[in-house]
Order: sequence, then structure tokens, then C-alpha cells
Amino acid sequence: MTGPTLIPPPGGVPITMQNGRLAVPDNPIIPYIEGDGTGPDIWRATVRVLDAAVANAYGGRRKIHWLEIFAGEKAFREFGTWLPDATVEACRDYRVSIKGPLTTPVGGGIRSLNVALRQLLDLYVCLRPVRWFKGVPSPVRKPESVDMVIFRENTEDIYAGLEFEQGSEENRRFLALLQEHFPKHYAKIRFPDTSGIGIKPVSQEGTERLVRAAISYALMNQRKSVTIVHKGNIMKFTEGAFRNWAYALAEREYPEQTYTWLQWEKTRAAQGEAAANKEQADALAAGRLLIKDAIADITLQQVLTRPDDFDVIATLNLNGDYLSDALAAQVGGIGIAPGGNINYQNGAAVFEATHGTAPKYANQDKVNPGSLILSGEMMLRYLGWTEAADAVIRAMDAAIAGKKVTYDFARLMEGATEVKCSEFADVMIARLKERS
Ligand SMILES: NC(=O)C1=CN([C@@H]2O[C@H](COP(=O)(O)OP(=O)(O)OC[C@H]3O[C@@H](n4cnc5c(N)ncnc54)[C@H](OP(=O)(O)O)[C@@H]3O)[C@@H](O)[C@H]2O)C=CC1
Ligand SMILES: O=C(O)CCC(=O)C(=O)O
Ligand SMILES: [Mg+2]
Repeated sequence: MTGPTLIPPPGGVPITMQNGRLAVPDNPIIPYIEGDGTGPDIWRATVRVLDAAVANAYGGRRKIHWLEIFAGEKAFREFGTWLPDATVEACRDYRVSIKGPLTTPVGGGIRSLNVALRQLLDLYVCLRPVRWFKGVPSPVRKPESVDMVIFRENTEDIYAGLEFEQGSEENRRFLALLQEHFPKHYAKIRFPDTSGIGIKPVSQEGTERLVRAAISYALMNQRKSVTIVHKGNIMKFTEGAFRNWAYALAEREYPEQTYTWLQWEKTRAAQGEAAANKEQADALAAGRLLIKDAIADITLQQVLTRPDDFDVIATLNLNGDYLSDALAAQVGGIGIAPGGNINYQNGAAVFEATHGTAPKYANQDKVNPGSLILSGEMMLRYLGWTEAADAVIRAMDAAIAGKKVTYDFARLMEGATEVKCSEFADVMIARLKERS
């Protein structure tokens, strides 16, 4: 079997980069991947809401020309390949795309197609904003305090997939190499004959481009702080280095706009704690952005107990994965947690929900399409189509206020009526039309 031939939709024009900025025509071609499991249900709902938001905001002057591209089970079924080259090329050529979730088997089988896309396109930031919509049921007392934006490094870390399977020839050769050249490290492996091995690459370059994106976002959006989340006390040369490189970058590239906890420590050592506290207070009063850090385990407690202390978070790949699902719980769950994978240097971006395929609900028209709709909202904002993006947010607010919600909210919301995935989209579209 061969891969698909993609025929660009008539009337559409590719998005390009001009002078380092996205040049978005009024009729952009945007590729989409439907996704596995519940993907088709939530995509069908999402595309209707996004089209309605654009139509209402621009009265027909602007329109997205969707181009289906293939990955996952549908690609394998129809073309005998999980991730056709044409899909990766389309994401690259058309620059901005959106996708539903794709299945990754546990403990064997294919490696993650989601991760492959991020790596092949070098989408080094996984941007996951976490905010509460009024009325959404939450397990915490003050969900309105949760307004955080996760910048998760998206191409490195243990997520890179450098693994040697226990019992394989590669594993045997790798361990022999370790034993010969790094005997002290080898001696730390408790059961060498039966260990699978994973490698965790974390680079200065990868860290810096992620942290630069987080700081410039925080400055542009008048956020209070960037917290570097790491486990650098244990993994000193990967997560510890991430912290050190992050601080060094802030001090080197943003000396006038930021104040770092590292600076506070230096001042305390030289002049005492009172002087350091005053210096920090003065810097923040002058509008500087606070750059601080926190170890990953305690972060998971503190985002619950003192959410006000967290604003923008810059972290490594695996920590960011855990944190994004945990934070989503505080604002109503994974059904309403959007995201985008972005390369800010070449403009390439693939927007996708934080959640997975939720296979037990596949084809039931049941799950919340909110995460993918809000990922679409992020995409519209990324295109500079602010009016349409704002309209999506207003429609989401109004739909939730009307308490006609999908099962995940309905089971926790008093007085709510449960609606299907497609019906939630209908409610949002009705709200959009009321305002046009
Ligand atoms: N980017 C991607 O494409 C991602 C893909 N995956 C993949 O997805 C597959 C399944 O992963 P799994 O760990 O089960 O995680 P999922 O996120 O798919 O589902 C876990 C649970 O989250 C809730 N949930 C998920 N989506 C929604 C939604 N739209 N609306 C309401 N609730 C929702 C459901 O909770 P409840 O049971 O309480 O109703 C569901 O059972 C795996 O193959 C995994 O690798 C996972 C994450 C991201
Ligand atoms: O790729 C996958 O299957 C899971 C990825 C994931 O959980 C995430 O990126 O949040
Ligand atoms: Mg995840």
C-alpha cells in the first residue's frame, strides 16, 4: 500500500512565514488529523464550532479550508502506515495544524505518534494553559485561583524514546559498553541482567529555547512569575542543569526585565536576608518578572495548596506531562484542557488536546469536546484571529453557564442536563449565533 495523495482544498492558500512572522491569508489551508478512539467524535464537534466562530466573527470574509491528513489507526487501516510521510510534510508545508488524540500501546508496539510528530517537526514547546471557566465543577475550593500556563519542553528528556529493552541484543551491548567504560555507573544498576534501560537527554540548547519562550510569553502577557519545575536534587546533570541553564538565561538575556531567586541568594549571601528581600520587593514593585524554581514533587502539592504562587511554569517533558493532567483536574478535568505544540522559530504548530483517546467512550458521541475546541481557540489566537478566538471563549462560558454539559461535568454539577458531545457543540454554536 502507498501513502495518501493529499489534494489541497480548492480556494485555500497556505500559511507562510514572512520576516519571521506568520503570514495568514483570509482563506488558510489547515490540515487536521481526526485521531483515534474518541477523536472522530470530538473533531466533528470542534470543526463545527470553529467554523461557526470564524463565520460569525468575520461575516464570511475569512474561512478555514480544512485538509484531512492521516495518522494512527485510520492511516494504518487505509494506507498501511501509522504516520505517512505526507502527513508530516503537510504539517510542515502548511505550518499550522490541529489533531485529535492518537493511541499509543503500553509496554510494546509502536512508539507514540504524538511524540513522533513533535520531534519530527521540532515543536519544542508544549503550551498548556490551565484556567477555570465559571461554573465548572472542581474538586478544589478556589478553582478561580488556578490560572497557570505550562511550558513543557517537548523534544527531549526520557520522552525521547532512547530505551533498550530487557533481554535484547541492544540492551546487552549497551550494558557491556557501560560496564567497560563507566564501571562506577554500571555498579549502580541493582539488577543489571534483568534491567530495561532508558536514557534521558537534556540539552542546554533545548532548555534555553523553551525557557526563552516561557519568559517572553510571561513578559508579553504581564504574568507575575515563571517557575522552573525540576527534580534537580536527584537528577543533577539533567533536571538540575535545566534549572541552572534557565536561571542563567534569564539573567543573561532579560537582566532588566526579570528578578531571579538566584540573584536573591547572591544578595543574601553578600548582604543578608533583609537586603535580599528588599531587593526582590523593589524589583517586583518596578514590574519585573519573578523567575523562581520548585522541585517537581512538592510542586504537585503546592499547585493544590497555594495555586496563587504559580503562574507560568517552565518544565521538562515528563514533569510537564504529569503536571498538565494534575492541573487539569483542578479546573474541571481533562475534558477541558487544551494545548498546542509550537516551534516559535519557524512558526510550525500542531494544536491538540491534553487528553488521550479515551477508548472506552469511542463512537458514543459522549465525551467533552471542550479540550479540542479550546485547542482550536488557541490556534485561532495563534493565527491572529483574535475576534474568533474571543467568540469561542464567550460561547464556552455561556454554554457552561446554561448547564447543558457532557457527562464529565454533568456528574459533578448540580442541576445540570447531560448532553452528547455533538449537542454540546450545538449549544456553543447557538450561543455564537445569538451574538452575531
Ligand atoms: N496527545 C495525545 O494524543 C495523547 C494520547 N494519549 C493516548 O490515549 C490513550 C488512552 O490514554 P488514557 O491514559 O486512558 O488517557 P485518556 O486521556 O485517553 O483518558 C483517561 C480518562 O480521562 C477522561 N477523559 C479523557 N478525555 C475526555 C474527554 N474528552 N471528556 C471527558 N473526559 C475525558 C475519561 O475519564 P472517566 O473515565 O473518568 O470518564 C477517561 O477515561 C493511550 O493510548 C495514550 O497513550 C494520551 C494522552 C495524550
Ligand atoms: O503520546 C501519547 O500517547 C501520550 C502523550 C501524552 O500523554 C501527552 O503528551 O500529554
Ligand atoms: Mg499526557
